[in-house]
Amino acid sequence: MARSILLVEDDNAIATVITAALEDEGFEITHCTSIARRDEHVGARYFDVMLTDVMLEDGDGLQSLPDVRREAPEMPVIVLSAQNTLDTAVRASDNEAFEYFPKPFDLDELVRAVRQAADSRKEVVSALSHDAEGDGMPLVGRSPAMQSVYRMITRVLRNDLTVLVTGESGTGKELVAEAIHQLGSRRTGPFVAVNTAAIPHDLIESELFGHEKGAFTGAINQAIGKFEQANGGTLFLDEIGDMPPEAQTRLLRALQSGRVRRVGGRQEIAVDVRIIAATNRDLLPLIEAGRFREDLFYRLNVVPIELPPLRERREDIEVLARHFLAQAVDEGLPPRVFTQEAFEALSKRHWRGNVRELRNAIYRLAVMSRKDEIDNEVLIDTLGEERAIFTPEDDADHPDAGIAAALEQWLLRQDPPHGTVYGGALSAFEKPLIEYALRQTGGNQLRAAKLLGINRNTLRKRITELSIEPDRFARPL
Ligand SMILES: Nc1ncnc2c1ncn2[C@@H]1O[C@H](COP(=O)(O)OP(=O)(O)OP(=O)(O)O)[C@@H](O)[C@H]1O
Repeated sequence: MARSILLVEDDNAIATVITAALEDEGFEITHCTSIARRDEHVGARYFDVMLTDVMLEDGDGLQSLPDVRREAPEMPVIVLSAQNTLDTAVRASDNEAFEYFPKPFDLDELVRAVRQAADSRKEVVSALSHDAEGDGMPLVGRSPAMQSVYRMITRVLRNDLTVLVTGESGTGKELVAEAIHQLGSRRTGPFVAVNTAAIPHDLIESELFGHEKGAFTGAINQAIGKFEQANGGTLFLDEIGDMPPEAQTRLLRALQSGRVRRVGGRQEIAVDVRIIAATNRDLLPLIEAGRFREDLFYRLNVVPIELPPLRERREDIEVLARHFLAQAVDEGLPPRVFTQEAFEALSKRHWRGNVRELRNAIYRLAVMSRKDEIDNEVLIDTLGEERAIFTPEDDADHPDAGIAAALEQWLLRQDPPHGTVYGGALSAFEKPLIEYALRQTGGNQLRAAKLLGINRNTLRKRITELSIEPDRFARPL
């Protein structure tokens, strides 16, 4: 298919020359002479590249470029101008013009730039929205909901704006962060991910900002924090809603100043890091309850990207399933095909664990099926009937609703083998409980045992069995 160019130029002689040269190269040209017509065209259809003059019959083509950006954020724009001032060039680059050509320009050079711009656009768009047959790029799905996500992603590729990705667990928040990093201007730098929920609260600051030797018990050596590790690249802060208050304050300071101070250190170190934060919790109630700083929220929520749950984009389920089947083959599992009926059954399931649960299910089917063809019967044999367990949606007022929801997430993620569910689940809940008690008591086992109401020896035994390190909970000096 010919690639399409929108040419906005009110000098008809120049327009004729450019049109002829680009048509020779196989491009399809739409020509208009005003901002008003330009906006109609951009609103109505897709163009690979736009070429625009600055002084147009109804105004300044650059000044109104943000409107074009809103409509077609990823479309490269090449600016042609007779006003060869620094100001025009700077304004062109402020508007993220792909290239700027002062008139008179070399026609061959212009054609080369258009070709390059069209190629770059194709790369980004297809990289983001390829389907199961595509190769290598992470995000799969063509539902309108995912298209909006892709559009948001393309808006942040050429800048360092802070992004806040929200969505239920397993919807692909980390994958979005990786895609922004890989496709954006920081791709040659490091991508460092930190899961705030997985780090004991009193270690978060040292994990993020590093510490100096002797800053607290256990700080045997100096350590570099994730901020410094991500220098020149992207820092992905997952589960930001779980961050304790002191770490929030420190994070806010780092974001405001672009500098970090290691725990126990005096020196401020400049860091050049793009922040992408994510949360599967609604931060607004946490802000209202005083558990999340409002000013930090606004700092992080510069560009919000919301990932819809899988059940709200069911049309993506089949293409995702095909993608995971192909991925499973790449990883050495036997090739399988689904009957259409099985795809339909998959599409009707609830997928509370979102894409992660779907992925696990497809892998399980690929491994467990005795036949190459997966039909409805294999599906139910392997995945069971729709799992119906208590969820907060069923009874949000129940005092244990949160625990049931956490248990469900644990079951979906771990998918524990038959016969190990009881022991596995109890351990999974017992460990954070004991860690909570140790944290409360600064690592004092006697007091922790009293708080829990269990025997001190039982606590000691469980600490060993669950591989808990009580020293980690000793209070900083
Ligand atoms: N659109 C997608 N296309 C392909 N794979 C996806 C997509 N979304 C998610 N996945 C896959 O699903 C799994 C879960 O995704 P990811 O870890 O990014 O979710 P998350 O929202 O960050 O989850 P959590 O909140 O639990 O950390 C990963 O294996 C990821 O590769």
